[in-house]
Amino acid sequence: MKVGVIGAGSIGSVVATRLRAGAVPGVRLTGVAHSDPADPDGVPVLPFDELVAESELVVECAGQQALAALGPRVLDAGRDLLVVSVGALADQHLLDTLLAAGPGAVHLSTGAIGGLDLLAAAAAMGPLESVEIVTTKKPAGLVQPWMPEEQANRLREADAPVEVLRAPARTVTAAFPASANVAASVALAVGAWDTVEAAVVADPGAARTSHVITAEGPAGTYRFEINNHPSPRTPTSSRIVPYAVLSAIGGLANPRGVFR
Ligand SMILES: NC(=O)C1=CN([C@@H]2O[C@H](COP(=O)(O)OP(=O)(O)OC[C@H]3O[C@@H](n4cnc5c(N)ncnc54)[C@H](OP(=O)(O)O)[C@@H]3O)[C@@H](O)[C@H]2O)C=CC1
Ligand SMILES: O=C([O-])CC(=O)C(=O)O
Repeated sequence: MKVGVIGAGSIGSVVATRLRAGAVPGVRLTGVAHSDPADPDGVPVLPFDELVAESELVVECAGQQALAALGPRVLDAGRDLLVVSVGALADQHLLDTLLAAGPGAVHLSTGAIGGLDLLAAAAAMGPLESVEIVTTKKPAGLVQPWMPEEQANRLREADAPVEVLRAPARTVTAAFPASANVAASVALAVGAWDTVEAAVVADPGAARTSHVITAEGPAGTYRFEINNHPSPRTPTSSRIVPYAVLSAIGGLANPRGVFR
């Protein structure tokens, strides 16, 4: 399978270099599309249209805005798309556009979290009564352009954990586009945006990024606690994410004997 990558930041550069090294059997890297024309780590850089033309699967690792702008073009060209910036799909219009686009198919990366398969199964049995995801990260990466200066300063100077926002998943994932895609992943897994409450906590003592997911419904009660090391390059992203992407690519390229 020929795979192209959009974005060569903390996630895309690892995905591309691992694919180039032959880490996933049956997969060949076509190249990366990114804004800097210099080759990142010796990986070939291709203009977006050429990348799409040469790839069977295109992996978005470039952020929510890039997904909104480029995702429909990948699918309309008949290529499959693996989405990392899942939070962009909180925009119902974009979600509908991507699902209606084609002939390419949309796949979602599990990214920084797990348990989505079990949550989807639990929701299939009957509507969940409550679902919550609490994300805790270091404060620096959580400062957002929409924050009043006073709030941004409070975050920068925090010497104890502060809950920055607690709201429906759709609101939280849009408010933290580089930090709370996972809230959207949980909402998409359970198929109920309004049931999922999300919170973002800034903790100056958080050496690792944590995501605690709890859910309750007719199938049972669930609690997943994930403590990821942050990426040294882009600390808002967990270091595991490119490996989740590689695992998904492996499952698409070699679809036998993989969990679904
Ligand atoms: N689902 C999940 O669990 C997770 C999802 N994410 C998502 O993944 C995204 C990427 O994360 P990460 O790699 O750490 O971020 P980085 O900021 O390290 O890298 C993003 C890269 O994408 C590039 N880029 C932006 N727009 C385009 C475009 N239109 N075409 C090509 N390249 C583009 C940027 O280039 P430049 O800097 O020049 O603009 C940058 O190099 C995050 O923004 C977030 O939305 C992240 C973590 C977990
Ligand atoms: O990488 C993480 O831990 C989560 C993240 O940034 C996101 O969901 O956007």
